[in-house]
Amino acid sequence: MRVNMILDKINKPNDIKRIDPEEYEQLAQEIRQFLIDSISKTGGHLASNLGVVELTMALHIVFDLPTDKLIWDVGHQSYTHKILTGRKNQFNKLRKYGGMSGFPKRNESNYDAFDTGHSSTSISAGLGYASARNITGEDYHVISVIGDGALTGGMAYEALNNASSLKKNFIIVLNDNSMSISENVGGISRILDDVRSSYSYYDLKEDVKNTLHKLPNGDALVEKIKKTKSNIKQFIVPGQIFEDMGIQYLGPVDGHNIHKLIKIFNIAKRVDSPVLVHVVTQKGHGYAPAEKNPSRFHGIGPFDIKTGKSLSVGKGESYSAVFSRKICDIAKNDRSVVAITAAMPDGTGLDKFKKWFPDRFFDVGIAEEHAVTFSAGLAAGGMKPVFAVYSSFLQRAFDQILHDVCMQQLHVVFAIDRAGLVGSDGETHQGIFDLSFLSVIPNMTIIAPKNGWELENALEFALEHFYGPIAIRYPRGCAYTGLSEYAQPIEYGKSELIHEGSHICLMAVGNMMETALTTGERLKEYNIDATIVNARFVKPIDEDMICDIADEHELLVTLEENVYTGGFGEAVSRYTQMNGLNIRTLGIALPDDYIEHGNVDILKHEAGIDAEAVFDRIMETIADMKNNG
Ligand SMILES: Cc1ncc(C[n+]2csc(CCOP(=O)(O)OP(=O)(O)O)c2C)c(N)n1
Ligand SMILES: CC(=O)[C@@H](O)[C@H](O)COP(=O)(O)O
Ligand SMILES: [Mg+2]
Repeated sequence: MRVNMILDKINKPNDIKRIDPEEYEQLAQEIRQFLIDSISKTGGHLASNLGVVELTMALHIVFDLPTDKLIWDVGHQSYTHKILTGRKNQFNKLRKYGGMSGFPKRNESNYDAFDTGHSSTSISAGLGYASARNITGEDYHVISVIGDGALTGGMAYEALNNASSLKKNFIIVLNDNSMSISENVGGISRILDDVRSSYSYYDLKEDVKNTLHKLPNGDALVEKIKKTKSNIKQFIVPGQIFEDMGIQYLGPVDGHNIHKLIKIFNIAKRVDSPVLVHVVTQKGHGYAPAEKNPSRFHGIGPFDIKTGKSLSVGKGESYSAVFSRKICDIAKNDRSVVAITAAMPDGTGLDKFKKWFPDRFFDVGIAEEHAVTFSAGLAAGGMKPVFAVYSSFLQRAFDQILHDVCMQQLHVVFAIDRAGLVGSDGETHQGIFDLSFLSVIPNMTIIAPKNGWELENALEFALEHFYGPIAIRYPRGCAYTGLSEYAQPIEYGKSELIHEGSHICLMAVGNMMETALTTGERLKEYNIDATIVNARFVKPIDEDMICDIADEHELLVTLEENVYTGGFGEAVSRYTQMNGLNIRTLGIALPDDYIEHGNVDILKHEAGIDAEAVFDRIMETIADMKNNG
């Protein structure tokens, strides 16, 4: 029989304000159980969310949302916030097409003050809100919640530096669980470790003062410390680094003690300047498998609650795993190969490289801009750096790629994972712009392998037979194993003929080769024997091949999982027009838009780039060509 649950009383925003404080702990437990139950079915970001249950409850109790503005960094930890703002019943469709997003979305709820997904933006956005508030004369609080991992990102420091001049209240909550997706890295992380281990918790700061007061001459000692700003201040104020920047520091406080959290947020509210509240939490708190292995439960598919074991069936080796294996193979024989990640060693497959070649592995934190310029420096110093990075996270390093790598024509290899639609993370994470933003940069070369073998060959080509900036882009998920008989080694700028037909040519980029093959089969049913070409190079385009195709065909269809604007199809079409080639082009690509979350097959269909949609568009084009002579 189901007992009455306190969570049943949480149905609309601010219901938590009516809960008896004695029931807070019970409610926290019920929220945790709810998260475990529902994420075990849908998948999602579990460990981070389990860690912030009490923190989120306390923020909702102390602050007046949505008048006060609460901004979540990355936003993957906003599930309790969603529960507390009337979205509990939408968890069955979490990250599904048409369902609730896994990140804060202003168009989903007015309790979501700012859209996030990429890291280290919350302090900038919060400071913007606070500055707008000061100008308009409104009266509300702004609270940015940033994790210790997100605090490794450069933007966070740019924002802190800027925030120090603010004269009014702005609350930064540092949710410190000593983890990024993997273990956190770097100097700031070490400082936080020291704070955590030397100060049991916030009360101790007061305790130290009290203890000093009790000593003979204690009062004088406390006064002296206050006046001299001596190093002993460090002993009393653990967040010295923030205080020195003009940002008040409160903490550290136990992030699983809701009553202490409420107390400290009430103090933070009254501070007349930027204030950082250092909250110590445990990633995965309350669920043993996630506490034990927070990285695995950071983002997870459906799993068995009892054992914590994944319920997803492996369908083959992923592109990330192929990359992982190949870079290690090459690095065994070539000591100049070094690998760089921006806090994604597991997701990119560099975890293996880290184990085998620790001296040549660099996790720079969530710092893609730095990672690119750091790679440029490594290349200038004679190394062969491979920066493995998700497509959407590389967006923020545009100038570093242009100014620091390509302008100097340095030999940096970009291994661009998650290129194309990624699915449930949605619009912030779809890797659908890389072909466009990389194509405009002079000196850049771009390869998109058609299958796992070609990814291996592309990496070998990039590291051993090429000098200069080069990007290899491949999608999330299983590596395609088809077309294994087409294994001509990669030659600079050259595409690969897969099948010679007539009238129509399908020229596909990377994983769109599978779609091209299926479309080709479908066209055969209508007696159309289409030529099929693997583009391989997106930059430079294979001009000779395009001229040959134009001589022999009437329609050239380009296929890519990237927006059309600035992509492969646009480049090919421009080339045919500028050179007066007698061929019509049809660009199959994504629209000039952001693509929401959901199953990739559904998204491809909706965007008009799956085999069915491609076939329809080709038939329409053929009809149009016939009608217009
Ligand atoms: C620009 C960017 N790079 C990488 C990521 C991938 N990413 C998502 S969460 C995360 C770790 C964040 O750690 P932290 O802020 O401490 O939050 P926690 O997961 O520990 O709660 C990373 C690296 C991202 N979202 N954005
Ligand atoms: C929140 C975030 O940015 C990451 O956790 C991301 O969701 C990982 O994506 P993958 O599951 O594709 O590794
Ligand atoms: Mg963390």
